Amino acid sequence: MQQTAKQTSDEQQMGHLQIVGDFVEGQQRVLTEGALGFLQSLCDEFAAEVPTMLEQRRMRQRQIDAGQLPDFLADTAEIRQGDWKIRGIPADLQDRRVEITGPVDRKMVINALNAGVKVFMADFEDSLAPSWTKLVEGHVNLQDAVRGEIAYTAPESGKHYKLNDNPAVLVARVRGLHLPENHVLHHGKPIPGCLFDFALYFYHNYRQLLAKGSGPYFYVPKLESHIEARWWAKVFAFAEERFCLQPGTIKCTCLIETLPAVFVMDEILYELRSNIVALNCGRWDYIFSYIKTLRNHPDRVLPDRQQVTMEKPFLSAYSRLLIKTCHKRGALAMGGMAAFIPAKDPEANAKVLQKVTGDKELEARNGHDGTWIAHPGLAQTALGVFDGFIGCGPNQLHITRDVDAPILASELLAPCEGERTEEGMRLNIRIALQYIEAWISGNGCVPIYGLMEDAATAEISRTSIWQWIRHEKSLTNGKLVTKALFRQMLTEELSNVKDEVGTERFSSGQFIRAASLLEEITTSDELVDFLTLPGYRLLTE
Ligand SMILES: CC(=O)SCCNC(=O)CCNC(=O)[C@H](O)C(C)(C)COP(=O)(O)OP(=O)(O)OC[C@H]1O[C@@H](n2cnc3c(N)ncnc32)[C@H](O)[C@@H]1OP(=O)(O)O
Ligand SMILES: O=CC(=O)O
Ligand SMILES: [Mg+2]
Repeated sequence: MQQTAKQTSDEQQMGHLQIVGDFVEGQQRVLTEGALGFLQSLCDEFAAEVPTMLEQRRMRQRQIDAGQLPDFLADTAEIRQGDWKIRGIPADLQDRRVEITGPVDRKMVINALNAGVKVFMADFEDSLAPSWTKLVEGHVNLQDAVRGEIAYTAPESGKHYKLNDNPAVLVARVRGLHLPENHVLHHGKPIPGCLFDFALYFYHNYRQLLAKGSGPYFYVPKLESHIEARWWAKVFAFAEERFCLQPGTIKCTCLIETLPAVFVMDEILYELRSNIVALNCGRWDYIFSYIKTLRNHPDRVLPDRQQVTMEKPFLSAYSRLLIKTCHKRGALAMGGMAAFIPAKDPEANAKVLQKVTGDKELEARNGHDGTWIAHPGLAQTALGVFDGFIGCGPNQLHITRDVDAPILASELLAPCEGERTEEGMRLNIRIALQYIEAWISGNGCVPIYGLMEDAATAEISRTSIWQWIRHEKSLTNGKLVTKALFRQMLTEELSNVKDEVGTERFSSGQFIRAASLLEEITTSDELVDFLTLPGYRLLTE
C-alpha cells in the first residue's frame, strides 16, 4: 500500500523525496514534514557522494586482491605524528564502563534503558533487520524514550514495562554506508539508510536531549576510511548549522570494525575531532572484514570461528593500538561484545559468566574504558570487572600504553593459527542458515546455540566457508573443502536444523529460502560484500 493522499501532498512539498513504504502505525509522529524536509536537504547535499565512497572501497579492494597488503598511509603521516586532541567529551559520556546494545523494539528499549548500565546503544544496524515497519516503529520508540514516556504491556503476559529512574544514556547506531533505504526515494532512487536513521533520530530528539543535559549521540559503524569520516563530519556540521547549534554538539563514537579502518584510526579521530568522543572495537565485523579484505591471500585464511578469540595476536594488536591511539587524542576506547548470553540452567550460566568475566578482564586490563553486553543478565558481571579496574574514576584515559613498542602493520595482519574442522564447518552452516532465516523474516538478532548471533557474527560463519573453498583448504580429517562438499553438508545440515526446530517451525519459516541464499553467496566466485544486501531484497520484496 502506498501512502495516503494527505501524505502524498506532503511528499510533493518535499520536492524530490518520496515515501513508498506501507503505512505504519505511528508514522505521522516521525515522518513529519519537518523531518522529511531535513532528510531531503541531507540527501540533496550528501547522498551523491555515497556511491563514490563505495566505489573507492572497491578500488582499494582490487589493489589488495592484486597482492598489496593494507598499511598506514604515507600521505597522512603528519596527522599521526601531530600533537592534537579531540574537542572533548560531555559529562554524561565520560563514564561508559558498560553499555548494553539491542534492537529498537519497544520492550527491548525499555529493558535496556533500565539495565543499570551507563549507556544503551539503540541499534538500527547489526542487530536490526531493517524492514520499513521496524524502522518507523523504532524511531517512534526512541522518540518516546527520549521524552521519558515509553511504556509497553506484553500482550501474552500482561506484564507492564516503564522506565525506572536513572535510565542509561541513549546513543543511536545508524546503518552502514552500504545499505540503501528502499522505502524513501530521492530523485527516484533509494536513499542511503544511514541518512534516514540519522535525520529522524536527530531531528525529533536533539532539543529534548540537550534540555536534559545530554545530546544527540550516535554510533557510526563499518567505516573503511578517513574520507568516509570526513563525510560524516560534514553531515554533522550541516545539521548543527541548520539548527543553530554550537559546532561539536553532535557526538559520535566510530566503530573500528573493518581492517582498512584500523590503519587510519588517528585520521578518523582527526577528521571528526569536533564531534567524536570514542572509538569502539567492533570485533565481530572486524574478523569478518579480515576475511573479506584478505580474501585473495592464501596465507591469511582463518580457522574455525570459535578459535578466533581476542587473545589471538592480530586481535590483541587491534585492541591495544585502538586504546593507545584513542587515549593519546583524549578519546575513549570502548571494548566490544562477548557473544555469550545467559543460560537458563544455573550450572551452564555459571560457565557463561566465567567466560564473560575472562573476556571483560582482558579488555579492562588492556586499558579499554568500557565494554558492551548483549543481555541485561550480563550487566552485573561486566560492571564488576570494570568497577575493579576503573574504581570511582570515570574511565581509564590515563592508560597511554607508552610502554608498548609501536604496533606494526605486520602484527595487525598476522595470520591466525588454528584448526579447520568438519564440526566447525557444519556449525558455521547451521548458524548462517538459521541467522539468514531469522533476518529475512524480520529478526536481526537471535540466540543460536547459546550465543548471540547478529549480522556481524553470521558474516564470519558464511565467509569462512567461502574462504576455505576459495583456497582449497582441507579439514583436520583430510576432507578437501569444495563447493560440492559444502552443498552436501548444506543439505544434511538443513535436515538437522529441521529436526532441531521441529517440523511446524520449519514449515512456517523460510529455511528453504535461507538455504538457497546461503548456497548462492557461499559458492559464488566473487565474495558477496554483505549478506544483508541480497538479504534486504528478500526482506523487502
Ligand atoms: C556484533 C554486534 O554488533 S553486537 C550488537 C548488536 N547485538 C545486540 O545488540 C544483541 C542484543 N541482544 C538480543 O537481541 C538478545 O539478548 C538475544 C536475541 C541475543 C537473546 O534474546 P532472548 O533469548 O530473547 O533473551 P532472553 O529470553 O534471555 O531475555 C530475557 C529478558 O531480557 C530482555 N533482553 C534480552 N536482551 C536484551 C537487550 N539486549 N536489551 C534489552 N533487553 C534485553 C528480553 O527482552 C527479556 O525481557 P523480559 O523478561 O521482560 O521478557
Ligand atoms: O558491531 C560490533 C561488531 O562486533 O561487529
Ligand atoms: Mg558491527
